[in-house]
Parts: sequence; structure tokens; C-alpha cells
Amino acid sequence: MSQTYLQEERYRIAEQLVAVSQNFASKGWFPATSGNLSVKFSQEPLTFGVTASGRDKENLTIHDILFVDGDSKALEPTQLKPSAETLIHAEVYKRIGAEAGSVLHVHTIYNNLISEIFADQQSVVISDMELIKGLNIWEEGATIEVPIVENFADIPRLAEEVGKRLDPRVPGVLIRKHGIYAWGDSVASVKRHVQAFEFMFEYLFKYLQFQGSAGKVPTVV
Ligand SMILES: CSCCC(=O)C(=O)COP(=O)(O)O
Ligand SMILES: [Zn+2]
Repeated sequence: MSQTYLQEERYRIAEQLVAVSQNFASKGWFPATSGNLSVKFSQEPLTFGVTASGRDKENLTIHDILFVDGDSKALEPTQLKPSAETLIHAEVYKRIGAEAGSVLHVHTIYNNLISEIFADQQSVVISDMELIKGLNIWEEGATIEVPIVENFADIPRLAEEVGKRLDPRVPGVLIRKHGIYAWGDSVASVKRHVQAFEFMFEYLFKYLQFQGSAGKVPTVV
């Protein structure tokens, strides 16, 4: 692989991450510098571009992306520190393989709420929603079960627990009162997956809230 090709590919990856970062940041999905994003460069050996730790995702630039190996080590000397959660990205790439070309992690109110409401069941079941098709699941009346993992402070442990719960059919895992990790074969597909999950979590929360408030449509008197 020529140096020019390598540099061009890395530039292309960094630009894609910047674009999706700005889009999600505009929705408030990266509060307080939370969240991290990556795109795979090679599977064997595993290498990928990932956001540097602590960056404001609203103002992310290509200079906030570094390239790391499967142990979260930078491929070249750099001042940038990889995301503290890089090992979770690596775990997804290792376990899912070709279907994971990009991994995105967002912290949202609704994914946090759903992860807490269904924490005891260790998963949340969603049935018969049109947006399940946004996950590329097309069966009539499909049901999905999104795993929920405890939010272990120790990142190698958290990565291992996430890895154990990955379901190749359902491209996302919730971490309790933390956020979601989602993947797709490209940035475009994982962006769609995150949008679909977030829509369904918001719907589910509001539906539960509606039921909780007696499930009655207010009457006009
Ligand atoms: C202030 S967010 C706490 C860490 C976190 O959960 C996260 O997603 C961001 O970590 P990073 O090291 O990628 O900035
Ligand atoms: Zn996080």
C-alpha cells in the first residue's frame, strides 16, 4: 500500500467521522464531550480511526482523529489520546467482522432512560415498529431484543461484557445509564441504525409514560 493511498484513505475516514459527528452533535447526542466514533481501516490486523478522548464533537476536525490497533495503541507517535472507550470499538470489530465497518457511540436521554427502565431484564424487546427496518430487518412484524449491559467503570471489563452480548442481527448494545454502541458496515449504515434506535427508544419511553398516566386520551369538556 503506497503512502499516498494510505494518507488518502485516512483522510477520507476522518472526513466521514467529522460529518456524522456534526450531524449527531446538532441533535444533542454528544453532551459534555461524551460519545466516540470510529471507522475500520483493516480487519487483519485490526486498525481503525477513532476520535481522540474528550473532544467536543460539535467542533470535531480531522485533526481529532487518530489511528489505532486492536489494543487501542496509536499506530504512529501522536499527541492525541484515543477515546477512553476505544477497546469497546475494537471488541465490536473483532466479534462482528465484516458487518462492522464503523462504530458510533452516543449518550442520549432516551437511550439512558430505556437502559434503566429495562435494566433488570438485561434487554429491551421492541416489536412491530416500522423503524426496525432501519436496522435492515425486514420481516413482517419483526421483534428485536437490544441487550443492556451494566456500566462497569473498568473499560476492559466493560468491553468484554459488551462483546459477550453482541447479537449480529441487532446492531446495537445499550450500556446502563451510559449510552448505546451501534455498528454498521459503513458510516451511512451505522448512522441510520443509531437514528432508528433513538427513534424507537423515544417512542417506547413516551408510550410507557402515556400508559403510566392512565393511558387515557384527555377528554375535552
Ligand atoms: C464526559 S463523557 C464520559 C466518558 C464517555 O462515556 C464517553 O463516551 C467519552 O469518552 P471519550 O474518552 O471518547 O471522550
Ligand atoms: Zn460513553
